[in-house]
Amino acid sequence: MIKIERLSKTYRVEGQEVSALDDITLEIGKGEVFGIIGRSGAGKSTLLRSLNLLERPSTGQVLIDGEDITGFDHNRLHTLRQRIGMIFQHFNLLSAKTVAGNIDWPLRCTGNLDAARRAERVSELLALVGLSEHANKYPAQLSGGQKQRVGIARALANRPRLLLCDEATSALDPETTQSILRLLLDINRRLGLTIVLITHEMQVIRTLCDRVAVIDGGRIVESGRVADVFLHPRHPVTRSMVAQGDPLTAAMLDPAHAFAQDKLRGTLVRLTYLGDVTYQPILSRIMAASAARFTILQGEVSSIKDLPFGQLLLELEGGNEDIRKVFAELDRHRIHHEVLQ
Ligand SMILES: Nc1ncnc2c1ncn2[C@@H]1O[C@H](COP(=O)(O)OP(=O)(O)OP(=O)(O)O)[C@@H](O)[C@H]1O
Repeated sequence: MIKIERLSKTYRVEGQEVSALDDITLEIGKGEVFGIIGRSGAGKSTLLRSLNLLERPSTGQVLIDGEDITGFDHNRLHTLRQRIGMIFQHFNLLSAKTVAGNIDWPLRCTGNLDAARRAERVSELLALVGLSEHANKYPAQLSGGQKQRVGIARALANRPRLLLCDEATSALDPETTQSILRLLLDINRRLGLTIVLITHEMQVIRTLCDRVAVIDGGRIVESGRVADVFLHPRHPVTRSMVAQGDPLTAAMLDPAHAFAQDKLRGTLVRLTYLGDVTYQPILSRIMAASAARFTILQGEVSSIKDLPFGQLLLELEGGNEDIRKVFAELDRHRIHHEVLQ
C-alpha cells in the first residue's frame, strides 16, 4: 500500500543544512500496523509527516497504492489527505466545539453528507470509540484518554484507508495507554485500516504492531517482524530501546550485568521460542531424554501482540556430546538457542 523509496529530507537552518531523513526505503502492507521507533530527534515525525506530505521530501518518492504522491497538485493532495486520518500526542481538538462538533468538523469540511447523514455518522463514531454519553461535553471536561478517543473518532470520520499516529499515547498514563492501544487494534481489525505509528516506547510497538523500523540519525538501522526485532535486537539503539521498557529482556540479552559470573559452572544459553510451542512441555521432554542437566537462571512467558513467546536463560551442564544432542533437539522443535558464554 505504501512504498517509500530513497526518501531524504534536509532542512536549512541559519544557512546550514540539517539532515532529518537520509535515504529511507520502506514498504508497508495494506491492513498492517507498522511502527517506527527511535530516540528524540531521530527523524520519526518527519518520516510520518512525509506520508501525507505535511513535510515535503527533499528527494525520493512516496507511493500510495502505486501513485507517487510527491507529484500531486493541490487538489489531488487535498483529496488524498481526506483519505488519510491523523492523531496527535496533544490531541489537537477544537476547544470551542463539543465532542460531537469536533467529530463533525472533518465531515463538514468534506461536504459530502447532509446534516442528517453527518449526525448519523457522528453517532456511529461516538459508539465506536465508546463516547456516546459524552457527545455534548467540551474537550476541557474530558480526561486525556477521552480526548484521544475524540481524536481517533475525528480521524476516522471520512473513512480513511490509512491512519497516522504521532506519539498518540505519550501524554497518557500506562492504563489509559493500554485502553487506547486496544481501541486502535480493534479498529485495525474491524475496519482493515492500515496504521502507521511513531513512538519512542517499545511497549507500544509490542502491543500493537506487526512490523517495526528502528530509526536513528535519519536512517533505518533495523527493521522486521516485531517478535524478531524485540527478541533479537542487533543494533545498539534497538537494544537500548528494548532495555528501557523491559529490564528482564535486557538482562537476558546481556547477562554479564545480571549474574554472578563466578557461580557459573556450565554453558550459559538463552532460549527463545514463539507460538504454540510456548505451551508445550518440550524442554522437559528433551532434558528427560538427555544426560545433560539444566538450571533456569531467568525466564519469561508473555506475548507480542497475540503471539505467545518464551525466553529462558539456562545454565547447561554435561558432556559436549550431551549438550550437542540437546541443541539438535531444540533445533528440531524450532526453539532458538544462543550460547552466551
Ligand atoms: N522544521 C524544522 N526545521 C529544522 N530542523 C528540523 C525541523 N523539523 C525537524 N528538524 C530536525 O530534524 C531532525 C529530526 O526531527 P524529528 O522531529 O523528525 O525527530 P523525532 O524523532 O520526531 O523527534 P521527537 O521524538 O523529539 O519528536 C532533528 O534534528 C530536528 O532538529
